[in-house]
Amino acid sequence: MLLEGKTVLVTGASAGIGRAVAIGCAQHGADVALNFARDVDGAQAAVAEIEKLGRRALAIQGDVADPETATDFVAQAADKLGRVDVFVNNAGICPFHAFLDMPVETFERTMRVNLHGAYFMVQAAANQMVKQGDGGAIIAMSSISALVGGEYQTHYTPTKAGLHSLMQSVAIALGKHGIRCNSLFPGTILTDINKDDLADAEKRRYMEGRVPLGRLGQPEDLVGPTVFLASDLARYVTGASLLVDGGAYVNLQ
Ligand SMILES: NC(=O)C1=CN([C@@H]2O[C@H](COP(=O)(O)OP(=O)(O)OC[C@H]3O[C@@H](n4cnc5c(N)ncnc54)[C@H](OP(=O)(O)O)[C@@H]3O)[C@@H](O)[C@H]2O)C=CC1
Ligand SMILES: C[C@H](O)[C@@H]1OC(=O)[C@H](O)[C@@H]1O
Repeated sequence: MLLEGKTVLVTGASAGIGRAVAIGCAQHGADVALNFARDVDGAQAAVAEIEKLGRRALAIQGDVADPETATDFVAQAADKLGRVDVFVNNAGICPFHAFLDMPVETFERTMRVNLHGAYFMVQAAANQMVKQGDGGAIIAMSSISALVGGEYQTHYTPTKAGLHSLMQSVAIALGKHGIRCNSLFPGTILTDINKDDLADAEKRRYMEGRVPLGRLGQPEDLVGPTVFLASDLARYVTGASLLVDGGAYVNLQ
């Protein structure tokens, strides 16, 4: 069990990638604390699945855009599960919208959830790890969108590039504490975040056609890469990023 004895915190874990990663970490031996914003049933169902695996789990509600959610989440997780070994910053939104008439509130909300929220969460988790004194691992769910643009994602792609940049800087700031910080770059993964966008059959076929491995991703495709970066197998990996995109990024023509 690669994560035996470790406590993992995951934000945005009531659905999609966060939920799959939370359950996947438990399958590899971890106890897990889950943050979520609205979906109480989804969060409770994930907790139940983790408990069925014989691991401890805890769901704590809070909007990551509020800096107090970060200190509350980390404090409650440390109090109830004992410590924080791994922090996965996953919560994110992508309300697709054109650039020229982007509503100010859509732009600001996307920044606050995806980037500001990550900053305060990572800071709170890192402070707890420093207090514990024996290192840790921080993983940001960035995106292939940190490297490439999207016509209806002009507010979103900068948050993903920003997340990757944050991991690079905190890898330096936290290296002396033995805390490793890395980014995952998922490609297109089938979740609620893109359900409407991919409801257009022609667009979905086009997106599938861009993937050398021949399919769009599933949330569970992120489990292995997350567990690897969280585990001691990655003990000399920090400031790095890993594409999990079926090869889409390199497929120019
Ligand atoms: N799907 C994809 O193709 C890709 C996704 N990503 C990234 O992966 C991450 C997860 O996305 P994905 O699983 O697809 O999305 P989903 O929409 O399926 O899940 C999003 C999760 O984030 C939670 N969440 C949303 N807003 C907040 C908030 N303000 N505070 C706390 N939790 C919140 C949701 O909880 P609730 O419903 O309870 O509010 C939900 O659990 C995102 O950061 C996304 O940018 C990166 C690359 C590709
Ligand atoms: C939500 C999109 O389908 C998804 O989000 C990302 O970060 C990927 O680049 C895809 O565009």
